[in-house]
Amino acid sequence: MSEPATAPAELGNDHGYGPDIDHVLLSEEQIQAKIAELADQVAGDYAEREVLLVGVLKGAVLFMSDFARALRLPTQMEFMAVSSYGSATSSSGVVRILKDLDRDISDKHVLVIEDIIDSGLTLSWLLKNLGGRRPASLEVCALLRKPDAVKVDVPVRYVGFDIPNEFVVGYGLDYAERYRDLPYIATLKPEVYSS
Ligand SMILES: O=P(O)(O)OC[C@H]1O[C@H](OP(=O)(O)OP(=O)(O)O)[C@H](O)[C@@H]1O
Ligand code: HPA
Ligand SMILES: [Mg+2]
Repeated sequence: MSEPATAPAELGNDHGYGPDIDHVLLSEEQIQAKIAELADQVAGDYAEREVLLVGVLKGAVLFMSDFARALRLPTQMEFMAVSSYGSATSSSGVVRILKDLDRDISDKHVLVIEDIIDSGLTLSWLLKNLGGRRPASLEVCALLRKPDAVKVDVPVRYVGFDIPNEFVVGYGLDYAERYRDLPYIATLKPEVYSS
């Protein structure tokens, strides 16, 4: 990467991760502006319906909380925790439920909130699983998508950014459970993966 190694001050606090950051893909400002745009779109589409946001833990936790506040509609929130990456940078292809929803979603208008669609395996599995619970409607809002990595086609109504096929961290996304707390989305220096 030819970009500067340290994040400029306007990108926000690097939480001490600065030396590990290779390249900032999306600044805090870009992310927040996109969330406002997505929220406006969703608010228009769901004006007549009460929406139940289903956040996919842990990656979507920051997006879910900013998105729910930007939506300005009465919403309910549920969370499901699934994991397919562990501490690897490619999907194991095996999706495990670590925490299920706390309640029935039948007859609810469910909007799944995901941080990223990479191979699409997690979401494809999740949509089948949630679809079987007979919601009144089921749509997806994902902040990021990697079009060049998608292995299975998943119907996604709302997408924030299409990004290149590189492993990214920050704004909820981790590598080996680190970097979720960064306010922006970035790539890591190659040596971080070998240490
Ligand atoms: O499209 P895919 O290739 O399936 O990848 C996307 C999923 O992978 C990540 O979750 P992860 O398994 O890392 O769990 P986490 O959110 O707890 O980090 C991410 O948060 C998505 O849920
Ligand atoms: O690029 C990524 N970064 C972090 N977690 C992920 N899970 C799927 N793709 C990614
Ligand atoms: Mg992860």
